[in-house]
Parts: sequence; C-alpha cells; structure tokens
Amino acid sequence: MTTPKTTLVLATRNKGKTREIMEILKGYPVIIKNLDDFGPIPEVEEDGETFDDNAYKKASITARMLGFPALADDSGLVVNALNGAPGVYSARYGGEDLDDAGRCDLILKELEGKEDRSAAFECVISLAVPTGAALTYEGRVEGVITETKAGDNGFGYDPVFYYEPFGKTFAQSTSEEKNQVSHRGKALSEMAAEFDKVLIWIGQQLRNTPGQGGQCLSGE
Ligand SMILES: O=c1nc[nH]c2c1ncn2[C@H]1C[C@H](O)[C@@H](COP(=O)(O)OP(=O)(O)OP(=O)(O)O)O1
Ligand SMILES: [Mg+2]
Repeated sequence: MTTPKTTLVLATRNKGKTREIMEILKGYPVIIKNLDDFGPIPEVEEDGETFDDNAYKKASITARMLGFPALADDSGLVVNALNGAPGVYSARYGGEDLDDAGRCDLILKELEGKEDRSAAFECVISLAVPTGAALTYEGRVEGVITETKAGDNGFGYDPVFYYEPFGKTFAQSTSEEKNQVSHRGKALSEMAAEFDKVLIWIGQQLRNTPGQGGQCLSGE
C-alpha cells in the first residue's frame, strides 16, 4: 500500500531559502506549497529572542492559519567580534533601507581592522501542525568573514562568508556544495534522516482534534 503524500507549506518569503529547501527535500514524499499559493496572508512578526522562538512562531502561526503542516526556517549570521550580531536581527540589520549587498557591506565595515573574523551561520527549522505541536531541528556552520564580497551565487551574507574547507565563499560555491555543509542543509538532513517517523507523527497529529496541541517532541 502506498501512503498518500503529505502536504507541507514552506513558511518563508525568502526566495534563496525556498530554493535551497526545495533542492534538499527533492525526492521526499511530500507536496510542497509556498505561501504564494494561498493568496494574501498576514506576515508573522519575528520578535523572538532566539532563532528557535522565531522559527516556531513562523511555523505554528502559518500551520494554524492555513490548516496544513508548515515548515519554517529562522537563521542568521553570528559574528564573534560583534558579540554574536547580527544574529536574530540578520534580516533587518542596518535598517529597512539596506538590501543583502548593503548588509554585507555593513558587516565588512564593522569588521574593519578587527583581527577575529570568525563567524557562523545558524539555522533552526520548525515543523509545526495546526494544533501547535512542533518538531525542531538545528544546524550550524563555521566560517570566516572575508575582506571583500566574492561570488554571485546564494543569497544574504553568502558573499562575505568564507568556508575554509572549500577555500571559497558560499557565494562562490554551487548550491549543491553549500547544501552539503550549510546550517540549513544540516538541520534539514537531520529531519530527512528520520523522515518516515516525521510523516507518521504528522499523520497522528492531524488526526488529533484542535485543542489537543502543545505536545512537543524533540527531533531525536
Ligand atoms: O544560507 C544563508 N546564506 C546567507 N545568508 C543567510 C543564510 N541563511 C540566513 N541568512 C541571512 C539572510 C537573512 O538576512 C537572515 C535570515 O533571516 P530570516 O528572518 O530567517 O529570513 P528572511 O526574513 O529572509 O525570510 P523568512 O523569515 O520569510 O523565512 O540571515
Ligand atoms: Mg524573516
């Protein structure tokens, strides 16, 4: 007997993330929908103090709003010499007027003359069902902030994130290479490794009546 495919909504408005998540989940027995498939829906305010808070908020509110399991990614760049900034503020660092390139320039400027250029990308993936129950997966990758931007692939801070084992920035890497080692790739491959279990859990949760939510399983 074949199991019917599970529908998952990607609760993100970031095209770069969407592309990477779709690539990583290719071949898994899920039907992936995007927020654009549902017409205008309100944006979720990302006011949490951690990646975990924001990922859960985006996933659970979206799942509740749309009535489907939803997968959200909250991620960012953590720079040691900047005491962990931009961190959860990565997407709005420097204010609303900056684009990805402007935010990269800002990081380069803030690191001018600093010896310690070590940094990491961190990612939390939350997979929530409409009751609010959720699974969580995390990933992290360490790198070094470059002196100048390099490369056109990827998105966000990829042009300034030098990954030593590759000898190049993430923006100079193919998405296949990046997905093998990235924070997002690691978090999603942790989920993929137990995908059979995840699909069974989703099925059980969807049979629960609303109001029985709140149960939280860790991704082990
Ligand atoms: O692999 C990455 N390569 C480069 N930059 C990255 C990466 N992963 C996260 N980042 C940066 C982009 C953004 O400045 C922030 C995420 O912010 P975050 O709120 O999670 O995403 P977002 O607002 O772009 O889209 P959404 O919230 O709809 O998923 O960290
Ligand atoms: Mg965001």
